[in-house]
Amino acid sequence: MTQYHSNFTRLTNATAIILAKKLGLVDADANLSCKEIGDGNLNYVFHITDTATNNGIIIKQAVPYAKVLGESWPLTLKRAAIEANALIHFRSYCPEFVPQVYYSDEQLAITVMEDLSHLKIVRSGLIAGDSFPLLSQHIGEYVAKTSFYTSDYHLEPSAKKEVARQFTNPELCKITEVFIFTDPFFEELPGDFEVELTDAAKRIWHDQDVILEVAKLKQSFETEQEALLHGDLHTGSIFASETETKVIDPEFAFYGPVGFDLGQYTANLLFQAVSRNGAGKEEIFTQLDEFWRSFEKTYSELWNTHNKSPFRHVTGYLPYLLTKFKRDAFGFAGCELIRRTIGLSHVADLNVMEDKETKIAAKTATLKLGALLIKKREELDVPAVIEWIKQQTLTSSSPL
Ligand SMILES: Nc1ncnc2c1ncn2[C@@H]1O[C@H](COP(=O)(O)OP(=O)(O)O)[C@@H](O)[C@H]1O
Ligand SMILES: CSC[C@H]1O[C@H](OP(=O)(O)O)[C@H](O)[C@@H]1O
Repeated sequence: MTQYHSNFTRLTNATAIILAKKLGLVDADANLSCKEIGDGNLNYVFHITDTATNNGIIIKQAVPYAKVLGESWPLTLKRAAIEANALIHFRSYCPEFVPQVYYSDEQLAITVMEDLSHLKIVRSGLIAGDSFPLLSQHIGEYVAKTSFYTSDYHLEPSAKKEVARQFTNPELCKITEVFIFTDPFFEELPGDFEVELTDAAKRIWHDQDVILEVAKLKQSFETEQEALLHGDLHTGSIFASETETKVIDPEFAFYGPVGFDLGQYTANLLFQAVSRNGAGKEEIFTQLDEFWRSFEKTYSELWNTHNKSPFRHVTGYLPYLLTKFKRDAFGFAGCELIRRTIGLSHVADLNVMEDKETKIAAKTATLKLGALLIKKREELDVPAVIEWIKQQTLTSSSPL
């Protein structure tokens, strides 16, 4: 075992089992197996299973650096406590969409939680062609509930500021500021893309309208404190089946602009919309439509029934906010599309495409769509985005 801090010890499969027994979370006499299944960029995830019953628990452990970057990028262990607290917070507002936390320990940087192995990670499921008919309706409800109940419209403003203080998360926010809002927009900063995308990347770096709008979006991310966000709401952070949806991995949680969560989810659906053909594409368009409908419907219902602001009845206030959320979301979605295409952290949706020409066409489309969403976020709506993708498919020399 490697020792990093006086009270921090990295778990192994064997010590994870000992810990689970010591905590009384598994039967002390059970025959247990343990496997490290972490496939994310930052942490280790131990799956402990009772071999007789197949019942399991998950122990997630942070290490004092970003797993994918190595010890050259030291990273606070506090992210584990932020994640555990965020799961508990979000579950208090929508238990149907958030796993249960059984135990957490800030020193060991662990969160012990409900095993969701009966569900599938949505990104892998969508790539495999699985269908999740309730997914976007559920995620729309999840974002509406978490963003409304943690805002000044529901919490007493000084109580909200206290929650915001608990979720101050500068090191994880810095990852987003660098990886999403900075590096992908400057030629001289780190990036990763196919040589065939060089011209498309240059068009972004040299487009001063894009760069100015990204500066505004980054400022919004850094300064607005509208609600407690998940902070990394991509399809790899969601488990689902045909009937159930659970959101995991909120270690990037912080008080920020609501449009950020909306935009991350939107962009990650758009990767699928761009990379699919025919009926598969239409399925994603339906998901996009359902997501936005569900978010706006649920948020409006909460506004009308649970709003404590003295301004809640002012005509035009709710439509003003919904328009702002959409505008911000489209801008943030544009940044996510671009960073996952030419930045350091890619998505499998595009990278698994086997035919090189088709892959480059798809990636060129995500770059163009990203720039469009950033620059035209005021005037675009979901049908216009869908129409743009359809037109792109018609005019592109290779199918997208
Ligand atoms: N509650 C859970 N139940 C089952 N598997 C899980 C659970 N949480 C995480 N995992 C598995 O571990 C992987 C990585 O978890 P994640 O929280 O995304 O880690 P990271 O913070 O490193 O991104 C997930 O893709 C999933 O396969
Ligand atoms: C070096 S971190 C890059 C990237 O990874 C995070 O995702 P995840 O924790 O789900 O693997 C996050 O999106 C960061 O921007």
